Amino acid sequence: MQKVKVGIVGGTGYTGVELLRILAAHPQAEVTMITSRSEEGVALADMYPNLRGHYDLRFSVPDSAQLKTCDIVFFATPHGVAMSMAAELTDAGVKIIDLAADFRIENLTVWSKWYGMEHTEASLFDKVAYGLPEYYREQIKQAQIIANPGCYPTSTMLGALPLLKNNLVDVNNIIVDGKSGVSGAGKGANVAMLGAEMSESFKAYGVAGHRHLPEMKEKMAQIGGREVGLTFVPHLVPMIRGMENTIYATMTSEMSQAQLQELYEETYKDEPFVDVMPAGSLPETRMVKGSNMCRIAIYRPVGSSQVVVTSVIDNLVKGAAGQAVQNMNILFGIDETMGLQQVALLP
Ligand SMILES: NC(=O)C1=CN([C@@H]2O[C@H](COP(=O)(O)OP(=O)(O)OC[C@H]3O[C@@H](n4cnc5c(N)ncnc54)[C@H](OP(=O)(O)O)[C@@H]3O)[C@@H](O)[C@H]2O)C=CC1
Ligand SMILES: CC(=O)N[C@@H](CCC(=O)OP(=O)(O)O)C(=O)O
Repeated sequence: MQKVKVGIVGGTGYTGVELLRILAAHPQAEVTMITSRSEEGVALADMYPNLRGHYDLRFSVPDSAQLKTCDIVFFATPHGVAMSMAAELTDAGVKIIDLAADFRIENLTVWSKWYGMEHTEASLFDKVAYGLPEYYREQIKQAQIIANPGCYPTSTMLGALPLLKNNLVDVNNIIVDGKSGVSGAGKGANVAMLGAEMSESFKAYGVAGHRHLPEMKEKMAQIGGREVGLTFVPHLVPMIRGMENTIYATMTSEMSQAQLQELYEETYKDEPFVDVMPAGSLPETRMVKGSNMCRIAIYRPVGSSQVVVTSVIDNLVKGAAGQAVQNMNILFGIDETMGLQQVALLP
């Protein structure tokens, strides 16, 4: 089989370099173009020395004629950029994976409200699939544009959807307590992300409303079949990579801890990137650092009608670049785990 020719728009950010790290070890993919307007002409390895010896490429400015020579283009760019090039590229037969949010939310009135811009490409939505393979695999196989999910939605939905799909909880009041490492804010993040500002400190943000909330609500309703009342509070924790979401809901079923454990194990038994931890254990972010795994635990706290699920991912891998490569593999009929078998870094 010929290698898949890959273009990356926006190669200088954290998700761009993470795509490059993963694709360097992918036997069926070849990165042929990578763009940056600010770093035009700079060799990849000069900017990211971890890539020395892996690529003989330089950043070039985004050029649609050249991008059309690729089989697939990843957009590791701010919101709004993929939308501006998607029609031209898909007309030329190129597949697209957007790591930003341009195609994540189908209700475009909601999208515009949260992203503060008009959506100009409503007509492309019949080519789009939401790139959470564990729940949208069949749609992904048929799609030309993949909306790679946000990091908080990936971890939260993998943790919560078995409860919603099986109608086990009160959907009016689900609470998601999210925590992310600072790389989630991107390389161009502001002074609040400096070591001296965020180290030895811990804070909530986006309490009044975070843009991942409407994404989760729309997809949870699609999969679970009912509107969900969701409170989502993200927190910034002083670590570089990693994300943990703790999900709280009230049971409407009598299922025991052991039955829930069995349900989760059964739900994800064939999923290569979801690990339901053994009963009584808890996942930590370092158990997934650098890997495409999501690890989950489920608990029924003693004497309570609550159920608590904890879910961890690496925000840059299963939360962004790793999931994007997983989606590429599905789109091209490649083994879904190809290039994604990195074991987490410990310690
Ligand atoms: N960091 C994370 O954990 C996650 C990030 N994401 C999303 O992935 C996307 C990329 O994130 P991240 O890697 O952190 O991003 P950065 O903001 O660090 O990098 C953005 C990249 O996009 C390029 N770029 C910016 N504007 C344009 C434009 N108008 N046209 C073409 N290229 C442009 C920049 O290069 P230049 O300006 O030189 O062209 C740069 O290479 C974002 O949408 C982010 O929200 C998704 C999930 C998780
Ligand atoms: C710590 C931090 O700031 N995290 C980012 C979310 C990560 C991300 O980039 O999400 P998108 O894919 O939707 O852009 C935030 O809360 O805005």
